Amino acid sequence: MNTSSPRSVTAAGTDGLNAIRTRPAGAVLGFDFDGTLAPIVDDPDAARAHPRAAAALGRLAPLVGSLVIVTGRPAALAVERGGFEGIDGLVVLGQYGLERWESGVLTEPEPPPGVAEVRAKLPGVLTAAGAPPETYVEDKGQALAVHTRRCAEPQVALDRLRGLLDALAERTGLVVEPGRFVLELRPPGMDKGRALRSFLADRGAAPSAVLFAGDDLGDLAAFDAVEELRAEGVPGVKVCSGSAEVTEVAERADVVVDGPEGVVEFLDGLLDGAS
Ligand SMILES: O=P(O)(O)OC[C@H]1O[C@H](O[C@H]2O[C@H](CO)[C@@H](O)[C@H](O)[C@H]2O)[C@H](O)[C@@H](O)[C@@H]1O
Repeated sequence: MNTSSPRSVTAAGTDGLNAIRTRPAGAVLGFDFDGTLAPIVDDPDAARAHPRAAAALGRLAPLVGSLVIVTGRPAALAVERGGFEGIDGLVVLGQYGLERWESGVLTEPEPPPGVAEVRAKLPGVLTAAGAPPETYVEDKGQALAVHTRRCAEPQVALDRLRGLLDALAERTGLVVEPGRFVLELRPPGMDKGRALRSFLADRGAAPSAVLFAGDDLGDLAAFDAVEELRAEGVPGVKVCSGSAEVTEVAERADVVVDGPEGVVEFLDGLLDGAS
């Protein structure tokens, strides 16, 4: 286990890390799943958390105020694929915050009718767009994600789909959420920033500090929330699980680590020297 203390690259991030270390019991630590706690793999169904992620979170759970995972995945799936069932007090906000999992209990809304409409129309739209046969549709119940990672030219395939998927989303009252070789059609009105703010509001007491770690464009809304909290006087840290695929998240982060392996090492060292 690497237990070296993480170093922030920004002054605000250093303040946030110091606040977490001096008052861990009031701190809220938030995490994305794919690309942050789970290494990226070609097949979305084969994704599993880093082998040391659950243990790292489990060690932090009794020491911090709250641990929350905010993911585009269905919440129960992230719990299962992460091996997170036994982590005391963990809350998982799935489908960008539409679902909440806590202590084995899942709360989720009915999907809006547009989701069923997209489910029915998507095969025809993909054919019309000339999508390569390796294009993969992940049906998440509340949303449908179109993946091109397994195509010979994933970015070209994604770009070819964008216009028709934008139009389909508009016709069905959904929005397009872009990610790492994926375009997801999902209900509007929620994002990871709103999910994090709503989690904090439900929790009641203001946190002593907040941290969010992510790797993809959908995580920038949670970074926005950390920045808003800072402006309100709550110390905060934005951690990027760095990759060559997405540069925008590193540009906005206080701390950049090397993918899920770096995230786990960061977590193992997070409270070193805590008072
Ligand atoms: O919010 P997250 O937890 O990061 O979830 C975002 C999307 O992640 C998944 O797709 C990504 O990971 C796959 C497995 O490593 C990879 O094959 C794919 O290319 C990535 O985009 C997931 O399948 C989506 O449902 C999530 O919305």
